[in-house]
Amino acid sequence: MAIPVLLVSGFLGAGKTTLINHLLTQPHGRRLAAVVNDFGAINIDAELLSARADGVVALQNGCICCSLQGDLLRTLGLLLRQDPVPEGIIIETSGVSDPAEIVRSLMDPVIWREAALDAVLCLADARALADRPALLQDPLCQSQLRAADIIVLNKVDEVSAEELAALRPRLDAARPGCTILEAVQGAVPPELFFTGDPWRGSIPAAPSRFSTPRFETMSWTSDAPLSLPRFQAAVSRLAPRLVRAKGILQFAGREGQPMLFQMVGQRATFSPAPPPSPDAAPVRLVLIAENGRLRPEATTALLESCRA
Ligand SMILES: Nc1nc2c(ncn2[C@@H]2O[C@H](COP(=O)(O)OP(=O)(O)OP(=O)(O)O)[C@@H](O)[C@H]2O)c(=O)[nH]1
Repeated sequence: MAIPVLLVSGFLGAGKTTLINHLLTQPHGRRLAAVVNDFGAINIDAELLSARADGVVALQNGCICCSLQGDLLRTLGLLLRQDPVPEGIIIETSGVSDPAEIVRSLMDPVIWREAALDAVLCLADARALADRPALLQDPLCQSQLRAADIIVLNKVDEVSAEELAALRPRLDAARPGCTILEAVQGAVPPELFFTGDPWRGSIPAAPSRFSTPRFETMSWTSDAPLSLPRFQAAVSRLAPRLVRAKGILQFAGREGQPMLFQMVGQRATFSPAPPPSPDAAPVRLVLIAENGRLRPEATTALLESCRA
């Protein structure tokens, strides 16, 4: 299955490197690889690093890091040849680049088969936006926001509650409908990204629900295949309330061709998935939303109506 790629863009100095450090060092147990602009800024204790000959640096937790070597595709090739292969790749775009170009190159079908774009994050600096409202009119900031599936409003420790309350509608107007996460020191919940290979059991076998202080999650399974048009309609209804969805699906008329479904913000993708293990339900879906937005009973009823 393709390795999920997280693209991290954002305004200059908004906290991209800080967020990547956070994701690399959380105890999520995943072997992540990061491609960063400024290697020196990866502020990980020296004793946790061990240099390797090919310009890739390994952390003791199995994550690796490298700076852009030649072009992005060549660097991705280098990461894909690592042994073991990373389970997720984070790419930092420079604060002065338009992520749309990188998104376009990642959409190349040959790349997609091996490294599939999972989500585009855009970091916005809450302090800078409160001080300089005109930043949102800057063409580069606008293109970074337009490409985003999730906006991380970082440095909220530097603004007052009133300033924060005023910022959210402005970001919402700049990128309507986009999920906005508030963060300090780029501390976004790793469970929103690289949610894992469903075949490793991260999707429970039975419907269940759990909550963290900020997010609630529910899972849903079905023994029957789904109707593709009904599922697509259900997803468009659910999308505004979800931050993340992921699952293995089977559609009527295409039995035996399981699909991996991924949604981050408003980006939804399908790709072929390996055959399920015989003891797993053929349809398994996990939904993540900010607390209070999931409405599990109504959501379950909507999903049940998708059965073919
Ligand atoms: N107060 C505060 N400072 C932060 C926060 N997040 C990051 N910083 C600081 O902001 C500065 C810039 O952070 P970086 O992570 O280097 O930002 P960047 O987006 O990678 O920067 P460029 O690559 O130069 O565009 C650093 O000094 C960080 O320590 C935060 O939430 N609050």
